[in-house]
Amino acid sequence: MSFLRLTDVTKFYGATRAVSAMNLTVEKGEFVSLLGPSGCGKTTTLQMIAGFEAVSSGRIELAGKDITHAKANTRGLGIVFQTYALFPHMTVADNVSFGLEMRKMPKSERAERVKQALALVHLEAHATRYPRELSGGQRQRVALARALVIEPPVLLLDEPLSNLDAKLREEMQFELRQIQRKVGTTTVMVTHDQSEAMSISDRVVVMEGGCATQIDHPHRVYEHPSTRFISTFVGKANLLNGRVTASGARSCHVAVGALAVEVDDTAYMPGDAVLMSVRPEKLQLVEAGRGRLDGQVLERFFLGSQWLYRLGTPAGDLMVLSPNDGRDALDEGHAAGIDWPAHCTRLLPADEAVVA
Ligand SMILES: Nc1ncnc2c1ncn2[C@@H]1O[C@H](COP(=O)(O)OP(=O)(O)OP(=O)(O)O)[C@@H](O)[C@H]1O
Repeated sequence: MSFLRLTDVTKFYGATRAVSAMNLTVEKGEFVSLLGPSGCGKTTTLQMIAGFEAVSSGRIELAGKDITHAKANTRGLGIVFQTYALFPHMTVADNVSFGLEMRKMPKSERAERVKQALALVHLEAHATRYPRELSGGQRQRVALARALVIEPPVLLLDEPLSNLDAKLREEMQFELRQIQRKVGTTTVMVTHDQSEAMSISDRVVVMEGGCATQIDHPHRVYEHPSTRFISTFVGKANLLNGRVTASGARSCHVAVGALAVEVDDTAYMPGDAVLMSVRPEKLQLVEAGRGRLDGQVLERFFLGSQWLYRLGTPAGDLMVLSPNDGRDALDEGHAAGIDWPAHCTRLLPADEAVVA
């Protein structure tokens, strides 16, 4: 039985439908991220789980109990927001202890629990400092300790790392995941950062316009995006317009201009218009005449560990990510062949509305 369950959860703000019939189950100990662009309903979903926003319709269950209309303070969930929201006049230890005091825990027990929580986020040495004496990353770790110290059944994180600079953010992603694994707290995190969602989560919920359009493991979302939007929001994709020319029991044939490609997909019929999608890192540059397509380097960008090329081809422009193997890159104007493994081609319906 799932630990947290949302069934047809919908939220209207006046006439605006912020969340539309959201169905989600989260297992005990799982780390699930709500990922999507600004305004897609991520925070509203989290606020409804927290009990800060009332649901317009639908049902929320926690450990088999209906909590749809339960007050926020009776749900006992741990919450960490983008802004640390620490009490500035309290020390780190007092900030972490606050929730335990509210729960009337005896002082001796409280001290031990605070010590453990601070050890978890590696801040034992900073217990007597004030928030202003900490870095952004340290403050966010205090906020995390404060949420975890009450041993909540579910930890809710709303963009917890977005105030941090890129390097610290990356470090904290790793740390957050380690801490969550260690404690085993069921966690739901909101983020608009696809790499953050992919690197931390067991499963990702991709949201578009209030709807959950794909719920799956990060690798699956990346390799098998269910919509055109997801294929470009989660990673980069080359999208080429094509038409199915034949379909069989295991694969179909697609024509993209003069290019004919066999794709392991049986969802389409001959005549269907499709978008053929291939990730830039799946494309390889080979000698002209030896690939599926020939093209010419139009632009190249040095990314450190990789080169990003834009090639003009008869089927359209293609982005190619090549590992930087230390040799010179191809010059602009250079003719090259482009190849990719058959299993890396994906098809999406061509007539699907583009979600910005
Ligand atoms: N209190 C509110 N009153 C009216 N409309 C709201 C309210 N809160 C959110 N909305 C609207 O609901 C929709 C979803 O908002 P929500 O904050 O859940 O999106 P989000 O995906 O979390 O976006 P962001 O990443 O920008 O925080 C938006 O259209 C937003 O304008």
